Amino acid sequence: MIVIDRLKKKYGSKVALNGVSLEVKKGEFVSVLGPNGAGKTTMIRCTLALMFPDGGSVEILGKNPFKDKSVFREVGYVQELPNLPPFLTGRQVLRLSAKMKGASKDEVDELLELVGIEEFADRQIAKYSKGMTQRIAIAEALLGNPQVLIMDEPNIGVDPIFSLHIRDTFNKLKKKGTSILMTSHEMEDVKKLSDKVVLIYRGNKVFEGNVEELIKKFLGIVVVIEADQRAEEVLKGLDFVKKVESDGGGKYYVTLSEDKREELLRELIFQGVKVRSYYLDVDIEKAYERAINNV
Ligand SMILES: Nc1ncnc2c1ncn2[C@@H]1O[C@H](COP(=O)(O)OP(=O)(O)OP(=O)(O)O)[C@@H](O)[C@H]1O
Repeated sequence: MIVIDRLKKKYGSKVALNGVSLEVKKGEFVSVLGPNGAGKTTMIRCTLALMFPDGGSVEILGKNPFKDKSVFREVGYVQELPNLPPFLTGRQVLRLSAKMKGASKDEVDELLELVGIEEFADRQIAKYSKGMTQRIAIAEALLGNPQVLIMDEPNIGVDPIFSLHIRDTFNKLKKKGTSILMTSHEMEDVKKLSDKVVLIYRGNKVFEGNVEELIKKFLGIVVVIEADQRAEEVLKGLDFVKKVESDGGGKYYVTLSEDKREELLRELIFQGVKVRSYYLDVDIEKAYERAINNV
């Protein structure tokens, strides 16, 4: 659906992208992470043919977007800090866009409802909050039911309730086969939505894999166990346990040298330890921070 192949871009002598490749398949949600200035927006702009790369190629739905603009009928785009006409209302912005995309007025109303903005639909964009503007930008991108959705930090300024609600929408779109590429600094969204995460650092791709792989690679396999205090002694006696940290209140953070989660639980139960809870630590924020500090 989207194939980005060895994309390169320089601004003067500053290398913004140094041969980044990635692929988004049908129905896949791919998140691009990286610190400020990593090259994420540059990659998105080159992908959407808004800017010529210095090298590499892009394909969307099998077409070259630089040569075949018809492909954009099937692409919804949420740009970073959307720049919507301030004197139009949210509804007018969507109706105008609907006309250009051949979408109906009914679809506009449905999307206004979907992004929860009907109440403010007839207010001028200039009087919208950041989050409201972002909601209209997302609705606009969804007009015409695109097969491909590309979003550059769509979650800036949106409140947690809307985040939850829109995550649900993205999951439904994925099931319908929409391919979604998103850049974001919102790790909770990344964790809940992504089939694949691509980490860019100083113009280079430094990681590609799913969230669990990201966590395993940069955080290790950490199991959080709530159990009685005999657990500590049992844990420390196991050769595949690398480190045991206790919070002093019956909670243990156990780093494993290999994925032997089942053996660990079996051993604790076999030794008569009362285990109250047992789960994998999936702290994506911590994993991301370690990843950035390690490259
Ligand atoms: N128009 C431009 N002219 C010169 N340099 C630019 C231009 N746009 C971006 N850059 C530089 O290119 C690099 C990549 O910028 P880019 O905006 O792609 O990063 P980003 O990962 O999207 O960052 P952020 O998370 O802050 O949005 C940065 O060093 C930035 O300063």
